[in-house]
Amino acid sequence: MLLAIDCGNTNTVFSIWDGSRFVATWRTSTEHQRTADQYYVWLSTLMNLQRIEAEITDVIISSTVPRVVFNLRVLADRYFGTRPLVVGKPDCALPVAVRVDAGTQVGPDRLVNTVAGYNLYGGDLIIVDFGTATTFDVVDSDGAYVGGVIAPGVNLSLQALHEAAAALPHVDISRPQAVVGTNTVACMQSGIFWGYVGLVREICARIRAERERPMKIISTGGLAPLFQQSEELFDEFKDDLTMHGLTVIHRHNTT
Ligand SMILES: Nc1ncnc2c1ncn2[C@@H]1O[C@H](COP(=O)(O)OP(=O)(O)O)[C@@H](O)[C@H]1O
Ligand SMILES: CC(C)(COP(=O)(O)O)[C@@H](O)C(=O)NCCC(=O)O
Ligand SMILES: [K+]
Repeated sequence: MLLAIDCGNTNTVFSIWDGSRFVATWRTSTEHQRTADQYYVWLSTLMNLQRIEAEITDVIISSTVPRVVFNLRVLADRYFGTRPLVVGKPDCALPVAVRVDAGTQVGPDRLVNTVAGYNLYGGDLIIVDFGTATTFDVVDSDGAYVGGVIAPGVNLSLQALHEAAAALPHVDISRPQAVVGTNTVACMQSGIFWGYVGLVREICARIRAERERPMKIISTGGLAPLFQQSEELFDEFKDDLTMHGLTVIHRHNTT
């Protein structure tokens, strides 16, 4: 079975793929100090608890944090006896082209999202991923990654307000009923939530206008459901888009 690891700047997600479905998914915070042995204790405990008797034969990693890759490689080698595929490395082939300025190190998560999006929905896509950063990945009609947009993440924006202004508290994001807040927390939530709705609408509209064609908009990432519920910003919501892309890339490199 395949162990697919998607490491973002905030969270790292591990999923086990049996060839046709994900049998388990677990999430841990991203910490570059964590060793291979620590990962294995955590992972094997969860597998035992859920009585998952998967023999892991293959590992694929996508990481936006270069420093964690070393320990994840050791995990694959020491505990599963396999050399992992690492997205973005020369020995990991992609089924799509990447057309950006020479020397650009595109985030591997964005390449994986592109592969997943093209596999599921075809070309001409805008993929919006609400992670630590909010990224917009533009997928051409032939599935190529052709660039996009990077905006500060929702929680990052709230955190920045809190850290920069003495009188602003730490606030969790939610959808406010009204735009005009009548207390500090409601004012902050309104600024971020409705500001974000506007940001997503404006950027997608400008991408479509710049490319002069209709494009499907796909959303994914931790906070996508918050915006999916009410605002009709997206054509599709796919929670495990990145994980799906990892299975496609693994298949591309092994068959
Ligand atoms: N279900 C959730 N509800 C609320 N916040 C969430 C949820 N999932 C993730 N988050 C928050 O959303 C942000 C992005 O998370 P995540 O998508 O895991 O980012 P990354 O992929 O960059 O690690 C983080 O601040 C995280 O705490
Ligand atoms: C933009 C990102 C920080 C998003 O990471 P995430 O929010 O998933 O942790 C990541 O894709 C990245 O480091 N990109 C490198 C620059 C680029 O993609 O052009
Ligand atoms: K992201």
